[in-house]
Amino acid sequence: MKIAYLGPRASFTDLAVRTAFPEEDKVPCVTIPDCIEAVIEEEADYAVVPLENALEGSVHITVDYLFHEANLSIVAELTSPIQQHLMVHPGHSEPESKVGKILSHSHALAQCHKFLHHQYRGTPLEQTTSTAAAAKYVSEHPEENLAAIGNELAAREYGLTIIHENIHDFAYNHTKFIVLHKQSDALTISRRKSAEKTTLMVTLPKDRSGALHQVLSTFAWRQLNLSKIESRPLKTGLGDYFFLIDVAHGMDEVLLPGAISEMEALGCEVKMIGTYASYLLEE
Ligand SMILES: O=C(O)C(=O)Cc1ccccc1
Repeated sequence: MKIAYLGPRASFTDLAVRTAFPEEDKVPCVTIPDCIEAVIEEEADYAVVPLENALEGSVHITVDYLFHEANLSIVAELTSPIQQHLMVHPGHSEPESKVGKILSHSHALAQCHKFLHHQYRGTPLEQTTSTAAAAKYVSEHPEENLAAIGNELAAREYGLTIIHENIHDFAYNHTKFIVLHKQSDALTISRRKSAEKTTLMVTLPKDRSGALHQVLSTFAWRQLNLSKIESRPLKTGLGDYFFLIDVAHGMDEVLLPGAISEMEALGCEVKMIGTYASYLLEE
């Protein structure tokens, strides 16, 4: 089985994929949409992409692509600890060498915001498609005085020297990655399973007072716990949103189908994104 992931080698997504799928064929992709399209085009069976970080929140491109562009299901969720380090080309690792620009994925830059503000105020920051892409670029451009933010494996993979370890602003830094597939059957992975959950995307009927309250009631009176609710723009006009809802239950015969039918009877559009297990990938 082939797994498309947000690459190149040694991205955080790659670390999660190596731990969850040690034996499988892996296909690095440059962007999150590339990973998703690799599954749609059947160049890969599964895609693994980041969905949410504990410090920086949702990865909007993943959420939006799932709603607007792709008809794929979430079949598993992987949660990994994240440690960010600042790394440079070994030719620039002396303390007197001044970093001219810092490159990384937007979420990694955000996770290290306080560190960058205090230690590298004024140094230009540049977003890359992943932390590993930043490390690779730095290794290939020794003539520019660059630094990358990424993980330890990226430093090793691209021959960089870590000059500051653990620069993320809060100690608890975890990212959730999702495994996407054409079919909706949950995927079993031989790692520690933490919970069963179901993800829905709900669009409310237009201009109906109390519609969100009614949607929440369909879960409340069935005692279905929600672990996340977030709105994203529908992209049809300002003030138009859809809701991403995580229910802390797997699919059953009665409660979840009942809640979904009730929301539909209220005039909501309900997109079932998946019912799956969440796995913890420890260090
Ligand atoms: O850029 C990476 O390495 C990724 O896999 C995405 C990401 C970025 C920052 C934290 C976790 C995942």
